[in-house]
Parts: sequence; C-alpha cells; structure tokens
Amino acid sequence: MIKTMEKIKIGMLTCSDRAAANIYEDISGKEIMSFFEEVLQNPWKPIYRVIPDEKEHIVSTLKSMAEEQCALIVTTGGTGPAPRDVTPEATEEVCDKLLPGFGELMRQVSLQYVPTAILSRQTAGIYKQSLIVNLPGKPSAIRQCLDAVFPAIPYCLDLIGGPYLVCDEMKVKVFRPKR
Ligand SMILES: Nc1ncnc2c1ncn2[C@@H]1O[C@H](COP(=O)(O)OP(=O)(O)OP(=O)(O)O)[C@@H](O)[C@H]1O
Ligand SMILES: Nc1nc2c(c(=O)[nH]1)N[C@H]1C(S)=C(S)[C@@H](COP(=O)(O)O)O[C@H]1N2
Repeated sequence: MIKTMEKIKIGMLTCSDRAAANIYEDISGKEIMSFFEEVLQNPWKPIYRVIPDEKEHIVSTLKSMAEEQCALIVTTGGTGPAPRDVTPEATEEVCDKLLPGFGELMRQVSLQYVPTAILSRQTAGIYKQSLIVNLPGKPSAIRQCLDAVFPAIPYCLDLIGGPYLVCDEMKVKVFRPKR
C-alpha cells in the first residue's frame, strides 16, 4: 500500500502545445487542481506538469509521476483525432491494465453538453500502483468529466493498494461496495 503517513500525491498533467509554450494560460490544469482542493479531505500534494503533445514526453512524464508515488494521475488535452493528439496512445503504452469504463462514462456525460464529445478518445488505466485518467483539453470538460467518474475512484485506489481517500460528502458521493 502507498504510505498514508505522507501526503497523498495527485499528478496533474496538461498535454497542450500552446499551454506548454505559454501561448495560453493552462486553465484546465487549474480546474483539476481546484476540483481536488474542494473534494479531498486527506492531506495531499499536487505534482503538476505542463508539456507539449509529444508521445514519448507524455510516456516518460506519466512514468515519472508514478515513480514519485502519485496515487492518481489526471491528464488533460490531446485526446481528440488531430495528428498531434496522442495522450490516449501514451496512456495505453504505459498502463498494465486499461479501464475503458472511464472513457465510456465521460463521453456519455459529455454528450449532454457537446455533440463533439464523441471525438474524445479519453481512457484510463492502471500503471503499477497509479490510476491514470484522461480528460479532454477544454476547461469546461474538467468538472463535467470528474464529477461523473470521481465517485468510483477512491474504491479503485483501494483495489490497487493505494491510499484511502477521504472526501467531502457534500461535494461528491463516493461509492465503496461492501467487501
Ligand atoms: N490547458 C488548457 N487551458 C486552457 N484552455 C485550453 C487548454 N487546453 C485546451 N484549451 C482550449 O480548448 C480548445 C480546444 O482544445 P484543444 O486541445 O483541441 O487544443 P489544440 O488545438 O489541441 O491545441 P493545444 O494542444 O495547443 O492545446 C483550445 O483552443 C483552447 O481554447
Ligand atoms: N465535456 C466535454 N467533452 C468534450 C469536449 C467539451 O467541450 N466538453 N470537447 C470535445 C472535443 S471538441 C474534442 S476535439 C475532444 C478532444 O479534445 P482534446 O484533444 O482537447 O482532448 O473532446 C471532446 N470532449
């Protein structure tokens, strides 16, 4: 089990050519940060990076965040069909196991907001003791997707030997089936 004496580490990885080049501010990464500030009640620490849409760079950053013991790594951007969108490929290359239900649910929920939700190839999976979840790049997509999938994340971390997440029940209804 990842030690709970220490602060829980959450990786936040923005994959965006323009955010990495400071052409625009990384609002999506900040949205991920504020989601966890609101819901998490454990002591925790963000491990935050902004990198361009380059597969090998994404692969090595995901691996280094896992080596740094991030229990959860949330990416944003690079999930679409454009030539430089490669975040799902990098995630699939890194992961030992894929969890396709995450992408299925996030696309289903996102379709309530935009018909182009079907263009996101966002996925999720397990690498060692880290859960990796892809989100689209649009800042508005962050909450829509995290609100949908987060209730299953604490139990997923329990199952992979990660830290026990304690969350604000007023903000998110975490579900842990009785074992
Ligand atoms: N990290 C981010 N912060 C703020 N806005 C973003 C971010 N990522 C994407 N966006 C916004 O969402 C729009 C669509 O995102 P998309 O990922 O398709 O950008 P892109 O065309 O791939 O370019 P880039 O990789 O440089 O972000 C962008 O035009 C931008 O307005
Ligand atoms: N919730 C939500 N999902 C969304 C969107 C959005 O605005 N909101 N944008 C869609 C669009 S337009 C694209 S191209 C894909 C991929 O975006 P990405 O390449 O920035 O990850 O996500 C889709 N999913």
